[in-house]
Amino acid sequence: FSPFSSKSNSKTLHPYPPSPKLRLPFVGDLHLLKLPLHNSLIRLSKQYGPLYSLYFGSMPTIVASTPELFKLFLQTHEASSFNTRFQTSAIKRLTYDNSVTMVPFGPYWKFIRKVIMNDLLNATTVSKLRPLRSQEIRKVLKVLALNSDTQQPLNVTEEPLKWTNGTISMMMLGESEEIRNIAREVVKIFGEYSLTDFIWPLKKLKVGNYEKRIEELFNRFDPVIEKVIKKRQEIRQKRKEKNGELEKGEESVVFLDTLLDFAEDPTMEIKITKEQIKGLVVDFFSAGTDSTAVATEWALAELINNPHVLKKAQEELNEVVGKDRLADELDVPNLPYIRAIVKETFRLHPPLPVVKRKCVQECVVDNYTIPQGALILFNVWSVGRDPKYWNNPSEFRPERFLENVEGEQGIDVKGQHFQLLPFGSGRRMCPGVSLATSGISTLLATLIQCFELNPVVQQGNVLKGDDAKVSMEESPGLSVQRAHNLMCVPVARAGSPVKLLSS
Ligand code: HEM
Repeated sequence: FSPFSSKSNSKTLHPYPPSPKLRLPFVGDLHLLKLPLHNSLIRLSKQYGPLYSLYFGSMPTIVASTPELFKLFLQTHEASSFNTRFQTSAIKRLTYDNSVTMVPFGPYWKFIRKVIMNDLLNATTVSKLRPLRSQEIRKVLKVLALNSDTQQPLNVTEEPLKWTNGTISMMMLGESEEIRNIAREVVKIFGEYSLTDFIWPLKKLKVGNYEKRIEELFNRFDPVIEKVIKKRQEIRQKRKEKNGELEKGEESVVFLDTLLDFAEDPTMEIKITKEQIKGLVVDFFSAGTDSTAVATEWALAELINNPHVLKKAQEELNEVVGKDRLADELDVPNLPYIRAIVKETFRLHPPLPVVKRKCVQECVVDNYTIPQGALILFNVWSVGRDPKYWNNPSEFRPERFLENVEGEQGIDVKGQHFQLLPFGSGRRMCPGVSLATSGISTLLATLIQCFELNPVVQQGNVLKGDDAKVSMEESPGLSVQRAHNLMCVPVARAGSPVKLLSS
């Protein structure tokens, strides 16, 4: 069993990063790891330093745990060596082998990334679809209002998930009914499968019948997305007959319209196929729904546990928006404290705690050889809580991003500040960063305006005042979700715009 068996020219000059001595056949170093993964990686970095190597089964794996290293991998050497990810077979099948998140750095990725940035998630298109997003936010508020009326406990964990699913669905396809449930199943199996895929030998054994389940899900998903596309084509046909006029009730052109236009356009540099369109639909669901929902739930939990932060947020909203209307996406630029709450949530609870890339060409980083084919893990979670980079890192203190005292002011999540990388960095950084951050800020702003959330413990008791604290335990999955459902009784705030929801 030879460690890092790639034929290296530079390894004589530059060793591989340090690694545990005892490596087991087949499992490699997997016996040293437990979920949540980021915690095990922190433990090992105390022993082997900020850059070390492991074997995940037979896959060489490099772990980086400082902002300086993140910069070397994702800025200095990204273009030559670290511009790709690993493809899992669930993602391969369910994205019709066309996942933008997983395809290698090549002509198709460049083309589809340009479509995403210039035609789908560009400011003008996203802004035109604002009414669709507002509608989805109102749906969440209405559920809370109903429970506030009846004083029944609500599983708040479910609401952000329904919201992100509905929002992505509406923006992408112009409808959400057909696809809603099946899209959630697809996102779920991606999460599950990546776990098995990670534990490399299990993949070979096809543990848990995954391949069969993926095929079964594919066979149910495909007719649904086909039907949605067909329906859209009919709408477009009618629109053409009316010289481009939108149907009554149609807010705007949705992403699927743009993609179908491109499919028919003979002048496009690459002719986008129906399979590629379907792949992109799945990509947006899988990349954009759970991550955004999980971050929103963490923010709500932090607000419950930090009433002084909630109070300041309420004051900001009173001052900027007032009580006579609901906050809107357009208010977000004027709500610095709410935006700081969102950043602080991403610092402590990045939904993807360990960002992954693949080394496509051997490279020397920080005087160590990184072999071709290695999986690279960036422990974003640990850097967000490292006292070397943050003052009082375990405190939830949004003010750190606003006050000019600690060198933390102005740090943002857009991939330029390597101590805060919830959306990654570089060429393959998340293209949904603005959509996600502004969406979370808007939903939080409206929820804070309208409701107080009183947590409910298992026995059904409602907690109030100083006792109103919720557990911040993390679930042992690959994405960092809260371990327990957030059960709360929402209470409508006196004089708040909650009254407008019935209109
Ligand atoms: C809180 C919400 C979100 C988080 C935390 C998040 C995080 C990430 C991260 C860490 C990456 C990998 C970046 C890297 O390798 O440097 C990524 C990639 C990606 N994300 Fe997001 N994301 C979120 C929301 C969204 C949304 C709303 C969309 C789309 C509507 C989206 C679409 C994508 C896509 C397409 C990629 C792959 C980009 C590529 O490979 O070129 N994400 N995201």
